[in-house]
Amino acid sequence: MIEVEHLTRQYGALTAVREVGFRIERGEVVGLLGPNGAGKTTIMKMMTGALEPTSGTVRLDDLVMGQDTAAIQQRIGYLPENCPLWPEMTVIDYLAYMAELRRIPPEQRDRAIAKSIRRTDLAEKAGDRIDTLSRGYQQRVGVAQALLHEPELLILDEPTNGLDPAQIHQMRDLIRDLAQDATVILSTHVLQEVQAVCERVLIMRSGSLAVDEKLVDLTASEGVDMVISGSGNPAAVLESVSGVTEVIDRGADHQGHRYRLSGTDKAVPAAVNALVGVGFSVHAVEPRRRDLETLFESVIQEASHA
Ligand SMILES: Nc1ncnc2c1ncn2[C@@H]1O[C@H](COP(=O)(O)OP(=O)(O)OP(=O)(O)O)[C@@H](O)[C@H]1O
Repeated sequence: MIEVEHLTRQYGALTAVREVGFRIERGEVVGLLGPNGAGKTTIMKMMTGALEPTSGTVRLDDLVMGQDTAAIQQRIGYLPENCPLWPEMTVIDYLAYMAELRRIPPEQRDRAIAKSIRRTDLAEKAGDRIDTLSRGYQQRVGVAQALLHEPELLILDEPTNGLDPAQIHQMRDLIRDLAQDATVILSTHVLQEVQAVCERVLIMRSGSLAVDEKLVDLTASEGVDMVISGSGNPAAVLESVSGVTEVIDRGADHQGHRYRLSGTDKAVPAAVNALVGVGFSVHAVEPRRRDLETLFESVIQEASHA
């Protein structure tokens, strides 16, 4: 649905985004992750037509950014980083102004504004001046303006930046709600954010796309750790169990000896039975999963050693 190919942006001698490509299908919720300066905002600006790429393309279905920019922008809602709001305007006046800028026909504006206010839960603040609102409410006003024209694709640049934990929680609920009928791409450097709302993660490293994977695959099982005590050679017992594909000695701890086991689902109970059957004790069976934090750190470290 939205596809970027060989997207590159230079600022003078600096290549902020280098040859980035990905395709996002309708209905996906995708997290764009990366440390400060990795190129997230630059990509988002190019995806919304706010910034011209040095080279590469952005396509929405069969529309091409640069040729069909206005038509693409009609289908995209964008919350920029530090969304510029008019502090002296009331929420409702600001949304009316944005509806006009968005060229929503006058007869549809009231309905569009009311719907945006309802979806972002801003009704009780609608008559308040923007500069009197808390950061969380101001961020919701930013989201409300992005929703006015009912876009099918929402691009949210750091939607929870600067919010307190309660406001972050509310924003995540709002994003989940919006994702029910729109494709959502959000940038963040908060890993919990991605885990809480996204199905897929793109990790940027120094301007390049380092990882593009579904969250379920990223956090795939890495087997099971078993803590075993008793005399003899538990590794030999484990290796003889049907369905076990790999046994790694992880060393001893205070409870016993730790082995990492890979294999089929049935291999684990079979291994426990086999061990107990020959007199070993099994103190713990702990599923091992790759976690996003470890992956993210290893990606960033590779960058700093590159
Ligand atoms: N207008 C500009 N002129 C020159 N350099 C820029 C400009 N905008 C961004 N950069 C540089 O491009 C690189 C990528 O910046 P970008 O804002 O896209 O990163 P980011 O991943 O969004 O970072 P953050 O998490 O800090 O928002 C950085 O080195 C930044 O300093």
